[in-house]
Amino acid sequence: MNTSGAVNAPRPLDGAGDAPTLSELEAQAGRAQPAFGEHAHILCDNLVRIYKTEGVEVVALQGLDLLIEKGELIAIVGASGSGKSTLLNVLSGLDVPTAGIARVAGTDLLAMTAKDRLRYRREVVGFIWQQTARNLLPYLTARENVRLPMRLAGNKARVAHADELLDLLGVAYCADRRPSEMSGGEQQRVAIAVALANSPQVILADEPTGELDSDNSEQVFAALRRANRELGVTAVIVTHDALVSEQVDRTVGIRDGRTSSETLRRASSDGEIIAEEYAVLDRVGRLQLPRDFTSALDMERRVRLELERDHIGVWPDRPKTGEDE
Ligand SMILES: Nc1ncnc2c1ncn2[C@@H]1O[C@H](COP(=O)(O)OP(=O)(O)OP(=O)(O)O)[C@@H](O)[C@H]1O
Repeated sequence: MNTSGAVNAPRPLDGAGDAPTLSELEAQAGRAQPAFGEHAHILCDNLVRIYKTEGVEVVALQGLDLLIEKGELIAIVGASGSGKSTLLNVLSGLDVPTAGIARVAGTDLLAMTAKDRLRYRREVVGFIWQQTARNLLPYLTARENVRLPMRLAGNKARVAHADELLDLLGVAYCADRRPSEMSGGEQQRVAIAVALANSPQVILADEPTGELDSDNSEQVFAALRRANRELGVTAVIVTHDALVSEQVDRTVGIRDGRTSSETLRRASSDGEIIAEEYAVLDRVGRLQLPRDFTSALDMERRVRLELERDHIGVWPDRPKTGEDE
């Protein structure tokens, strides 16, 4: 009970003289809270992409949230049709989302002019596609392929820089060969050099090992990892390849156009890699439970929740039994 009779009277601050004035309090309240993902290198906030074909709407991304830090190397996995390529097309500036926020290295992808888009695609991001033929021009050598984007961006197409990149990716010996004179894995490693030609901040790869055998896949993934570690470039790889998804620090699972799970890998004190899977909680508290968990317990329309001291219990919708305790 307040016995002072001075209800809501400003309270003097300990040893600080006067209490804050109304205008100070207003200024404090108005001070911007850090926005969602303000410091992320890649930010997707409630991203929506709806395709309309012949009157039919397909919602490929339905409010996807994703934050990626500068210098991260992450894999994106998900069933066919879950929205992985749609997401990569948005991040690469090839496609424009229907709604939401998409920002890469400070560039707002929904507010770009045609000129901004061209500059963004030439200088901020580099991409590697699954089809080796889509990455390289067949009548140019590896070195010429790497120098081409430098020329197109108006940069100096230095032979030495092209050769350094080919060397970093372990394909210096292919510099004078045309794509038809290289294996699929060599072509993909040259494609990474092409993607890195203008020193982008981010590289995006859509199934870069999809057409390769396991030896070549391993070499291509090692090259991507080297680019990430040595050049500090943020790398996002869409993949079905367990060899890739099980070796990155973070794997993001997409289901029905939303991020649904994340697997984080870290080394234990004895050097063993420990992988832990997490469900993703979105900004309004929605949680997607893995389908194999819900079907194992016949969870369908609703579940019973109980808040415990350090966790939340989730039970099927049926009367409580002693076993639930
Ligand atoms: N241009 C388009 N027009 C209409 N629908 C599209 C288009 N592109 C993709 N879709 C639809 O959007 C959804 C997501 O497709 P997307 O290609 O992003 O999936 P994905 O996860 O990359 O699949 P996959 O692993 O098979 O490549 C699918 O239902 C797909 O049919």
